[in-house]
Amino acid sequence: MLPEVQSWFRRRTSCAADWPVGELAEAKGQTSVSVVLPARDERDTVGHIVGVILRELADVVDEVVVIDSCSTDDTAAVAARAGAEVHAQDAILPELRPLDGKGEALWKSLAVTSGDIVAFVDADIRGFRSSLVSGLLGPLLTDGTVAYAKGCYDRPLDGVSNGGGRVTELVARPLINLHWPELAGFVQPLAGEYAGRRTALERVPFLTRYGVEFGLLVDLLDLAGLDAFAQVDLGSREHAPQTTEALGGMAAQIMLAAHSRLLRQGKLGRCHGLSCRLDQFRRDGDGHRVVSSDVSIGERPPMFTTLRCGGQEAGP
Ligand SMILES: O=c1ccn([C@@H]2O[C@H](COP(=O)(O)OP(=O)(O)O[C@H]3O[C@H](CO)[C@@H](O)[C@H](O)[C@H]3O)[C@@H](O)[C@H]2O)c(=O)[nH]1
Ligand SMILES: O=C(O)[C@H](O)COP(=O)(O)O
Repeated sequence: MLPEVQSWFRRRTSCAADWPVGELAEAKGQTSVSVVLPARDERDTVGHIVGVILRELADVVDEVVVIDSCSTDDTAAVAARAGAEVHAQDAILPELRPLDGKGEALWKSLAVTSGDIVAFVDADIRGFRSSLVSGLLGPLLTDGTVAYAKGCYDRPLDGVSNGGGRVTELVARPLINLHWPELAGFVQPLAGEYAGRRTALERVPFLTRYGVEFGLLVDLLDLAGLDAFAQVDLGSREHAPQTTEALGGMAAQIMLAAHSRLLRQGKLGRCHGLSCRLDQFRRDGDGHRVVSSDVSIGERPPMFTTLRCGGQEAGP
């Protein structure tokens, strides 16, 4: 990990317990807070999540908004009954041609919310607790230099304590380490739980569908620099997992997101500057241990050139 990332990680990582709701309510002052849940077919979980936020975070959260992302079930009705303000994704900014997916839901939420701080939370979380939101608000409400706070957590999957995050581990983290080593300190770069200042969120593009989190990290880094990021350990999080086949589509969207940013930043086609270290994280007590490995690869020429040279290295 780059020394400046190590330093950022130590300084800017906190945990949800560091931010008691009472202290946040005092720190909040005139700052308003919106919580947004993008939801497609989440009738089983969305009502509970909305209810917990409204009941337990009334002193810090000013509005809870669900963006119904073209659900085919009664997600919208369940969310409204639980007390959320509900907007149909395609009904927001109707003069624009509708685009698909989660990133579109999040982008459009900025047009129907008013909070100075906007917190995004997935609507499929099982065993939801309000600290998943209050933790994210901590760094933003108490430190004016923080523009964006990203959650991290353990990801149990099918009884395996940290078996989740398949796209994160197999696609997003290696891409980030290769091309944006400044972002390698994010334990869960694709986490759907994060909060940002409106002043920053309204100044970056949002990729549609599942590329949105990847794009936000890269673009906010450009906009505000690493020190404007914070990371909050939210404990553990379980969601309704998708099939490996469906995750293939998500992985492809993350790759497209990375490709578009490499192109924009003029990094495509350049091997120079690629980082060949992969930083992964293991839970270690209350924190995380970085496990760093060398992922560099070499290249041998076609064998016939070697045999023709009698086993000598072929010339350039
Ligand atoms: O078209 C869509 C698809 C999903 N969602 C909602 O977005 C949230 C996350 O979607 P999900 O399919 O559960 O994503 P995950 O498999 O959990 O993917 C992880 O990785 C994604 C890619 O970075 C992130 O967007 C997710 O937040 C993160 O949890 C849920 O509330 C969904 O209902 C929408 O609003 N619209
Ligand atoms: O973030 C991810 O990698 C995807 O959401 C997949 O997560 P899962 O492997 O825990 O289902």
